[in-house]
Amino acid sequence: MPTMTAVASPVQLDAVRKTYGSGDSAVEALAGVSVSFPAGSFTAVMGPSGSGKSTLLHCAAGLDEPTSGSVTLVGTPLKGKNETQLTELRRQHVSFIFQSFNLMPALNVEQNVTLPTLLAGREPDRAWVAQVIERVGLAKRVKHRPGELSGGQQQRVAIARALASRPAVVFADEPTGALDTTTALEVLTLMRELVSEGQTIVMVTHDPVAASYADTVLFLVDGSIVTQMATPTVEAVAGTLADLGARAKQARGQR
Ligand SMILES: Nc1ncnc2c1ncn2[C@@H]1O[C@H](COP(=O)(O)OP(=O)(O)OP(=O)(O)O)[C@@H](O)[C@H]1O
Repeated sequence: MPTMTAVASPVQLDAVRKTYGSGDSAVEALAGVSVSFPAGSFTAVMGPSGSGKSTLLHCAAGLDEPTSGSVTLVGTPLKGKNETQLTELRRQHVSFIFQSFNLMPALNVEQNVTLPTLLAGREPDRAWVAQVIERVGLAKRVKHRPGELSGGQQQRVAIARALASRPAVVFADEPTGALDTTTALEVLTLMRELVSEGQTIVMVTHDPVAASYADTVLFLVDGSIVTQMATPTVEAVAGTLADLGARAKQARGQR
């Protein structure tokens, strides 16, 4: 199930800074981040609480405007776009998956998957919708409501909903955070397969096991990417996190 948008890197950040507030209360959430997420790659973003992971995701997705630096989404610089233009770009190119699934309880699987398209005022491509529901293994559950599904199945609905618009990139925020270990691994395996089929995924996670499914792990500390790891293993990711934690503790002690 390949993505429709063929660009070398659907998302690129150049020297992105994001400061919240001003004066004494200013917080630098991103301190000059440059990174590109290649098409068909799976990137995990890790780092301590407050290190800027969500801000990175929000800036990359055009949900939040950088204080300086630039974000390019599918070849289009976001700088200078108004809210309507940004909304349209997001609808065309970006989807999200959240820890809490965010499904509508009164709607069945098919209706949940088509809802964003309908809300955008478009007619869903029914054949494609059937294909994505089949792809996530829910063909026999199309008329079920979320309450009749397991947590893993609900997250599969959210994944199908994310794929329905043929996004260039899927941003996932702790997608396995609410799932038990076995179900989490099934969802990660599905995400990995989608990447092999051409989907680009960027995932924020605290879990070294989840991160080990990615091609690359970015480690953020205080708004900067301090290191990257290719072909990560659970042990290597956990080791790097422990090192970064120890360094942060030492730095706090010196202040
Ligand atoms: N809207 C906001 N207003 C003010 N400060 C903010 C805002 N959003 C984030 N911050 C601050 O920016 C920094 C980075 O926050 P961010 O949420 O990106 O971190 P995170 O790594 O995603 O954290 P967590 O793992 O806890 O979700 C933090 O110091 C946070 O308090």
